[in-house]
Amino acid sequence: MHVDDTVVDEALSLMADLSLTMEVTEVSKMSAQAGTILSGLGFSQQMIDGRFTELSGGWKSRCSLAGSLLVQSDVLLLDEPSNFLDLDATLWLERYLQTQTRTVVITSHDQMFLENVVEETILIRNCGLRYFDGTPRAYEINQRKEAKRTGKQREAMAKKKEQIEASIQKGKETAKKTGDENRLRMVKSRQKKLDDRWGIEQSAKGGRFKLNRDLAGYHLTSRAEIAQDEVERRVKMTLPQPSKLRTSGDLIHFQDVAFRYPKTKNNVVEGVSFTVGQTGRCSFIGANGEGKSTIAKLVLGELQPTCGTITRHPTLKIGYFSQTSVEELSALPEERDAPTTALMHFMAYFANKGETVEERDARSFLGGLGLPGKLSSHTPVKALSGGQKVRLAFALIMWDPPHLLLLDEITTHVDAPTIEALALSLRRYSGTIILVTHDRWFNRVVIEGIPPREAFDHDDLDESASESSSDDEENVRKGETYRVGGGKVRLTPGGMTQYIGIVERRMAKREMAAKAG
Ligand SMILES: Nc1ncnc2c1ncn2[C@@H]1O[C@H](COP(=O)(O)OP(=O)(O)OP(=O)(O)O)[C@@H](O)[C@H]1O
Repeated sequence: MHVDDTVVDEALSLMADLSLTMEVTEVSKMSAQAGTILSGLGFSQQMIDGRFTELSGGWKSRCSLAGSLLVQSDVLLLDEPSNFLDLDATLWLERYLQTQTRTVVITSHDQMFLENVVEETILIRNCGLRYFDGTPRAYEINQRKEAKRTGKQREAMAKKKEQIEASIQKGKETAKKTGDENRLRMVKSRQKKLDDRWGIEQSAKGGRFKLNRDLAGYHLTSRAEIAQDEVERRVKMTLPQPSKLRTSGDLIHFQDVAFRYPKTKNNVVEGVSFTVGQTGRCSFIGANGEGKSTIAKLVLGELQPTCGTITRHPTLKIGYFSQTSVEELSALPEERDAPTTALMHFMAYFANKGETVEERDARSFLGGLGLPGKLSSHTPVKALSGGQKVRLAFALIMWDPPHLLLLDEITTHVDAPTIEALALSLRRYSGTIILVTHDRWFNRVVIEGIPPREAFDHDDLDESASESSSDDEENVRKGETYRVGGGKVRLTPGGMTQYIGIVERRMAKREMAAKAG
């Protein structure tokens, strides 16, 4: 077939034009998308236009997260995406991921984030994968319900077995005494039945258990043992309580405080006034870089106000967990032959202060804070997980329980069981607590006094089998939440929920402005 060269040329040129137009459209579309993602993750226009190399470590991590979100892929893999994000950016990311039609696979310790984003859970346990159709929280609740159900079944069956065995024994004795062969045969057959067929009577659905239907695999007996599924062990923390201050008066009072770092132009915060009483508690929440840690350092006395006054109770003892407490533990000097364990570090820490701590007391104290047995005496500090290092850093603060616990982002990089244990124990701490946090659930439970199972964004799961419901509500105190932003510190009576509302309205406004622009 003859094809006219001019037609071919025209077609080629048309194709080239089209692909060029498409590329330009794609590129401009991508750059608009990149702008949306970056600003959603908290980048200002100045940062978006600035050099990547001039960004701090945290912002570089945010930028690579933005890059991963931007790439059009079938599967999006995210490893601890909320670790470097403040609450504002986390909320944006949650909403972004909810709109994704591609498969998203996430590893995260942030229970609330997972609760709001995922639909299915894959658990890694005993070197295997286990699949669950629901969120990790739903899985946990399900497991506890199941454990409760099988526990009851086990108890009932053990009782029944005991009764049958007793009656068999009695039957045997009577048959032997009377020489009744028939009776002896009957008793033996009962014993055989007991040996062969003992096991589950009720299926998970409540009906009669059938081995070939309710349990997979090959079995030697016609019934199955009631399997007690392994429920993830809760970390338990028992906090010592501080002594009462001998004199009355507030612990901390800020009056019109302003602070500016040396050689900088603007105040980080100004007009800050608040009071924390002897049994009070409060938190400071807000986006990164707004001045929360600065306020913590002003409370501690590490920084002095540029203007205004800060008054502290004269005999106040403060226990301070800073954002670098865990890094300091990771940076302990290496000792090849005898690596430092939590127990060794704990004892050496107080020995350096001239205080002798008996090994027995140290072991039991560390055990009470979630570092039991060999975990404290044999595992090198460097090999402890992030959550375990937090437990050690916290133990150093709690040995001599302070009147005021000042905790700056204690939940970052921490596993969910440690966060839960911390929250439950802090809830009942009789001393004062000042918290800096991005963690919604933690703030609600520790500061706002909301019961743990009601502190999620959505409370639509039936947690009647959850142990945390046994929390003693009478001793729980409620405190104030302050939001820090734009140089101001504002009381936020509605706590985290009010703050989330403010952030959401801000996001909506930004999106509308971006659309209009
Ligand atoms: N030593 C310093 N010198 C100058 N500026 C500082 C210094 N330390 C902090 N800043 C600046 O002060 C502001 C407030 O910092 P701060 O650490 O208090 O914020 P933050 O709200 O705690 O942030 P994050 O949530 O990231 O911990 C930031 O802009 C920070 O860059």
